[in-house]
Amino acid sequence: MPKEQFEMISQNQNSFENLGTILLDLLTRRGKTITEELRDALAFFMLHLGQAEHLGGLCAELDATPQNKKYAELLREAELLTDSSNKIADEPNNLSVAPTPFLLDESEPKKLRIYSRRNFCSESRLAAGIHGMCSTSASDVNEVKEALAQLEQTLKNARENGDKKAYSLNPLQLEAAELAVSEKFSVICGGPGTGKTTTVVKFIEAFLEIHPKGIIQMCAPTGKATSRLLESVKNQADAGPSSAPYYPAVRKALAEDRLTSLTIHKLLVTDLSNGKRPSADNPIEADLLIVDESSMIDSALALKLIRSIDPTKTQTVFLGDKHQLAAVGPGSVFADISDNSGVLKGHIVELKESIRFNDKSAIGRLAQRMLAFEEGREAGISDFISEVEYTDDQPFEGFKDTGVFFKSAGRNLPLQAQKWLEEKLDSYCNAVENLNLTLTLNDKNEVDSRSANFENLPNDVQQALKDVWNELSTFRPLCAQREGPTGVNAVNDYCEDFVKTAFIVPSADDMYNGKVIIVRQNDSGLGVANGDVAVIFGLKTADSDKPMWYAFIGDLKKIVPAQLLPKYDTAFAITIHQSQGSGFRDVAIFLPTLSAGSDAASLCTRELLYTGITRSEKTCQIFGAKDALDMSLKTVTQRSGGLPQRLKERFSEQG
Ligand SMILES: Nc1ncnc2c1ncn2[C@@H]1O[C@H](COP(=O)(O)OP(=O)(O)OP(=O)(O)O)[C@@H](O)[C@H]1O
Repeated sequence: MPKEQFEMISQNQNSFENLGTILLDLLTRRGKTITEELRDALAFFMLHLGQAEHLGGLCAELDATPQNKKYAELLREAELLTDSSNKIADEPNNLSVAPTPFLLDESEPKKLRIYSRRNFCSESRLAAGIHGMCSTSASDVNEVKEALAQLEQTLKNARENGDKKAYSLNPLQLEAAELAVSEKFSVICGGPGTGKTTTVVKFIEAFLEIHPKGIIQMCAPTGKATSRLLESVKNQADAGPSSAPYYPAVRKALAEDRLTSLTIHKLLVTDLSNGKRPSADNPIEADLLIVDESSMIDSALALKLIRSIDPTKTQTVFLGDKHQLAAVGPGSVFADISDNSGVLKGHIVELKESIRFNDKSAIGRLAQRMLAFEEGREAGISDFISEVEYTDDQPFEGFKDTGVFFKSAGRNLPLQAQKWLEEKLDSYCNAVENLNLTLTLNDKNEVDSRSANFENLPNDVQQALKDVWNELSTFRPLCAQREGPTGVNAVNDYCEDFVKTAFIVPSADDMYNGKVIIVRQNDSGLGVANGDVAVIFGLKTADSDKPMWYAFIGDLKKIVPAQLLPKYDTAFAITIHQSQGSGFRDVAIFLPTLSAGSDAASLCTRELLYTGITRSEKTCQIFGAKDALDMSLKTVTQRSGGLPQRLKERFSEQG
């Protein structure tokens, strides 16, 4: 292997390097001759596998050059590698198939894909699970379609009679709803505000009209996304006059707890009615399963979820935006299953028109132009950027809906970024001011004795907390990086200083009213999960001036004594990765700071930028250097994997 390539790849330290050494040791102990070439071949594949793992891929994807093929052959001769076969996926412990640690997939011309056995098996099982769901027909299709048509007619009539909140689906939404009615496995993808939830609510209403006792399970990868989905469904279901609501069946199911929303993790560990956890033998008990924010699901979680679905019983709809960041864990499942050019074509509808961000909204135009850029049509992204750019030669007259400040970060945050933060933190501090809470001793005892239940707090305290939460939900600085002058740590330090100064809190104090935190660990006993955001507040009693500190998790309407919290970080600002699944009225994006020796360039990707921009519900400002924005617009990352290929094999083998 060329020396430079070896050095380039070996910068990524990972588990595969150790594995290579272990395997050589094993071969020696088995009495095999280890040639220099075999050593080279093993090092080469381990380093490529390690690099793929580092980038979230499932396999090493290489050109089928004579040299690479020769290396693969050497591994095959050493019984470290076999050709891939779906039989292995069905029977991973089948001893008639040599249990080699690696598998070679040569099914695509000019490509070699090397997998660890585990990754190949899970990819194949995922394909088998999806194929199983696609091969089962939905029941009562015509009846549900008829109910959907009737609902559409009711809404059309109501609109004609002057109810502006009543609207019928646009043609693509209708196509998506009808797809969900007709298939056991369907994928509805679309950008922010394209009507994914609206489409699904109408489908659920029609489904429940025909199956009045139906159980609808909604789920999403994070707590925030789960509560946002439930909130959105509840809001939409509220439409219509109280005497004749438009979504009576959805309302009834919500009231009877037959329409609930859980994180996927929770769903998979919550006991079923038979006391067992969901699995292939004890599938999830739902007639409809709605999976939101699917782009955040990594391949291991997707496999667990899909294996726990009984396709003969449950109809599943995956919702998501394929242009967003892929999951933190490996794989690009949603991008693969929403690929319209593959075998799942008939199971996918892409909603293209954003209703929330029409062409008049700058964010909508920016997001659309970014996507057009992706399709190879430049579509004026540079013109658009220059339209919203703030230049030094124009007097600053306040923030527009969308704006770009090009300033290379020095040691401090750019001045305009400080200005934006100050504006937002000022309003936030006004709400925090009311958190100076003193309880009567009785109230305090009540709170303590009922394990710190939000509902047990006096009404004025509950209200003060809700107000702070609402204010916090209106804005969020989102950073690409953790470190550096515009990283999440620096922005948090700035915000923390601001709030502490406003309330004259000694800088050494860790706890203070209005501190924002993000939980970094699950704690099932406390009922908090990694990613939950909370506001810290102190409760004093008349007999003591020293407050007891609590964390208020607004999304869950829950309070937790701060001393019981698992690991957490300050979170006035969060990373763009952490913001997935959330939405805020005003967003500021801090681009990566490109500097020598940092790996910030790897964060300059279009998915990251697009995910940040689309967290915004109304306004979005971008701070950073022009080269970081240019690089982000031009760089699309692709994870290595072969799920489309595995699906193709399944569908061609079994129809
Ligand atoms: N066909 C339509 N006609 C009019 N308004 C619509 C239509 N479809 C959706 N809307 C409205 O557009 C807004 C966005 O819809 P919705 O929340 O369903 O989109 P979404 O794709 O689920 O958004 P998100 O990306 O935030 O999850 C809502 O206010 C909804 O009421």
